[in-house]
Amino acid sequence: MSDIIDGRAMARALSERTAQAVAMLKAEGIDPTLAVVLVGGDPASDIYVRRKISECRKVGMGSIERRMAADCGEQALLDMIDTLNADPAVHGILVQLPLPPGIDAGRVLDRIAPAKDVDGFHPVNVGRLSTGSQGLVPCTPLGIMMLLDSVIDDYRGLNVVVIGKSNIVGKPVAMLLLEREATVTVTHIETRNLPDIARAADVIVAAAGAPHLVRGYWVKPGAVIIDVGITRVVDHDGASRIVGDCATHELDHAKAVTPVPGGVGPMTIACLLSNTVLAAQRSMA
Ligand SMILES: Nc1nc(=O)c2c([nH]1)NC[C@@H]1CN(c3ccc(C(=O)N[C@@H](CCC(=O)O)C(=O)O)cc3)C=[N+]21
Ligand SMILES: [Mg+2]
Repeated sequence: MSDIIDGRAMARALSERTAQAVAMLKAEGIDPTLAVVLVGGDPASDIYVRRKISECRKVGMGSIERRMAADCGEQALLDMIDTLNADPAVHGILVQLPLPPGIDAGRVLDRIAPAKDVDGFHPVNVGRLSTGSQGLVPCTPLGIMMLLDSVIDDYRGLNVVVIGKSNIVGKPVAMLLLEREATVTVTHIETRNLPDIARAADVIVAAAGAPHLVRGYWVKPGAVIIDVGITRVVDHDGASRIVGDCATHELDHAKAVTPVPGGVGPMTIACLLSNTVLAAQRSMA
């Protein structure tokens, strides 16, 4: 039976450390604050944004919610970001993705001050990550590394297969793993013989957004599996649930797996809070 890596427990532990750091900053007169910007009324985004705000509250962190209509126009959004950039009471800024059609996400993310870019999506932070220098690291990849660190102490020479080449997960997690001197293979929709490539992996990070893509026969005995997928499906009885990218019930021969829900997702939010504390700490220096 493989170990289940408990993302909820690890996120709770991280958030306790964040709460302590928040208290210390407050004692020094800084009230760490996250601004969350939501454009349009996508119900899934709405739920995520609420969850982020409520997690801020739990660690004693301030939050500002800015909602804009889907048709607000790109310029209004850029102006809003300029205001948040200039506000010394705001330490972190997150613009919830996806943005409605007609708004260029690249231009919006470019506008966020790199020091407040707690998602780590600004080109300056992407560049810093790829050169191994101090920036803000995207939350999901950061959370994945913490989950992996609970079962792996030396990455040197390990074969890691990352499934999915997104800017949000695949590419940045590959950078973090390279920094630890793993041998990293990033695969994508055009990759040939993916099951064979996966079978050579000591670690698989599945971030394709394809339910149950990774089957038991893709996985070598003793491999560690990180499941980043969160696809919402509706059951026969009409109930909605989320499923990951891995056929977890076929992975008893793995060393350890992350569950969905309760794995990577909670760590993503906990890392958002810890990034905001980091941004606030650096703003003092
Ligand atoms: N600018 C931006 N930054 C993001 O980090 C960002 C974003 N936009 N847009 C959407 C995605 C998605 N994302 C998740 C975060 C937490 C869970 C999470 O906590 N999931 C729980 C519960 C999931 C559920 O039940 O719906 C779990 O996996 O256990 C999921 C997904 C952050 N994203
Ligand atoms: Mg989210």
